[in-house]
Amino acid sequence: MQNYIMALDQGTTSSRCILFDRQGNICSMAQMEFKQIFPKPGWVEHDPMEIWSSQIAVAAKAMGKIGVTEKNIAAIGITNQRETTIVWEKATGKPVYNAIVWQCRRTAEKVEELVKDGFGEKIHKKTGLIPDAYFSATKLAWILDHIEQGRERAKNGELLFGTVDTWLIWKLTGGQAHVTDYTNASRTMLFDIHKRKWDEEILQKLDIPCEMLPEVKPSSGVYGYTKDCLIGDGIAIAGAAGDQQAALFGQCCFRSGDVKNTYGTGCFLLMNTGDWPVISKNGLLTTIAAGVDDQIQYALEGSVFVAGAAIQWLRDDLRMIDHAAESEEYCKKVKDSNGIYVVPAFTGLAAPYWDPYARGTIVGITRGTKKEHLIRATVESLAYQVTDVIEAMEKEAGLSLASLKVDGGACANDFLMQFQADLLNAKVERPKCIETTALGAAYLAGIGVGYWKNSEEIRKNWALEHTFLPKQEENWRKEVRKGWKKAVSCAGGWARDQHPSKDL
Ligand SMILES: Nc1ncnc2c1ncn2[C@@H]1O[C@H](COP(=O)(O)OP(=O)(O)O)[C@@H](O)[C@H]1O
Ligand SMILES: O=P(O)(O)OC[C@H](O)CO
Repeated sequence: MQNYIMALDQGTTSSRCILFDRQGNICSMAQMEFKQIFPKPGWVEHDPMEIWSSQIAVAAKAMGKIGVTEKNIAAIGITNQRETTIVWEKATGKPVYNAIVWQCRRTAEKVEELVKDGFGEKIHKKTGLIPDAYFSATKLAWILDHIEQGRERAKNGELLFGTVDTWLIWKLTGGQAHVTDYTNASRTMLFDIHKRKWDEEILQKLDIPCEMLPEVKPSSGVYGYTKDCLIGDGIAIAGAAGDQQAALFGQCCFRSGDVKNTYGTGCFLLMNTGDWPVISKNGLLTTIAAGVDDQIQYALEGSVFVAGAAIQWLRDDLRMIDHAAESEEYCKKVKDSNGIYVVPAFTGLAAPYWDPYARGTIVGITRGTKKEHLIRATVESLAYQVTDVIEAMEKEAGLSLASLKVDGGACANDFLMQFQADLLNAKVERPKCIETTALGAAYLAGIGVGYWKNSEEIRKNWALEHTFLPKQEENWRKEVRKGWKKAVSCAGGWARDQHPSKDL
């Protein structure tokens, strides 16, 4: 009996596998954190082989926990950290360089050159993206620049490029399928989201050979079958989407105007805009939303680079807490952050500021500042950043948000969710299943093989766990946000002044 859909959720800090049943219940889950590599300030890498080994290990573990085999899995859905760039040899499957992670700032100067050349507007119009080192394009060009005969080998078809979805599908199928989906392609800054094809002009500008690019397909449908694989052969891989688009789908935001925010390593607010690609004037990105057929839907996105990652920083580097969840207890021990603000611009600021040279800043420290205040200000910074993005989204759409659907690891923090509702003066709705990224990937794969009929059938699975209602006055909101904006202005441009040349 094919009772389960397997979701492989390859996130920035961990690989996760969840087995879902027809009602969208989690039947088994396994997760593994993996190594973050920081070769220089502002640079971030992952080992592609560790991405793969951790992902396949958790898949086997999740199956083992409830004693299922490949015969019980109806399909696999993939969802992934987006933009992260991998190049590998077609013949050997060996990566030629570490994966350059979406957070990595090493190509900020290259992007600046493109913009100075007058290419920025063109990129924005074609790809819907604001030119930035965040996206895959300049990361891929950088790899080709830094390996032996990179471009020549790519032209000969010896090297393949992929975002993490492509890499995993290629590995799962034993090298049979070199594909990506529309949502992931739309994050490369190489893809024309209107014509739905790789853009020759941008490829030429960055000297990226088209021979190394994957075929782009809808997010739902069979891409291939597992082969020579630890979890068994012959399982259909039938869905793929970038994690934020998968979460939008998993939250059942199928209609124009539907919004969700995910609190993971970063925060990502997406609004479905239907079949209309709105090009933002307020620092938001236009991106392709996950859909079940070739009929494309678009979304507006506000990306925040550092959210849960700041809580990890408290845990791993400052060693102020043992577990991310412990941050909540500390927040509740004090009545406020005692006037301090933490702006966790560790890798620059994304929406709506787009400042690659901003850096982490703490302001307002006094002799009375305690550990609790610092922890609380760090947790609060997640909500402040999301509020800035929502403000931009409201300006763009000309509406005021009445409620926000949330998900992602850090939305388990009740203090954070209440603070968010207070800052927004809007309801914050947390669903029963906060693993909506994985759920979205499972839905896409399940629909791809007929396990679920359509999106209307899966909508019935969405259930509310808790609503956080705003409790603060307008004056409080004005005051605290004024302080936040001042703190953000202190963080702006810092690395440009400190490191004008190389170490971004
Ligand atoms: N209770 C919590 N309070 C605050 N942050 C949390 C909490 N639980 C998890 N996090 C943060 O959320 C992130 C994990 O969320 P997840 O959605 O799994 O992220 P990703 O998919 O980006 O790896 C981590 O960065 C962690 O620090
Ligand atoms: O790994 P996450 O969940 O923080 O998501 C990363 C995003 O996809 C980056 O664009």
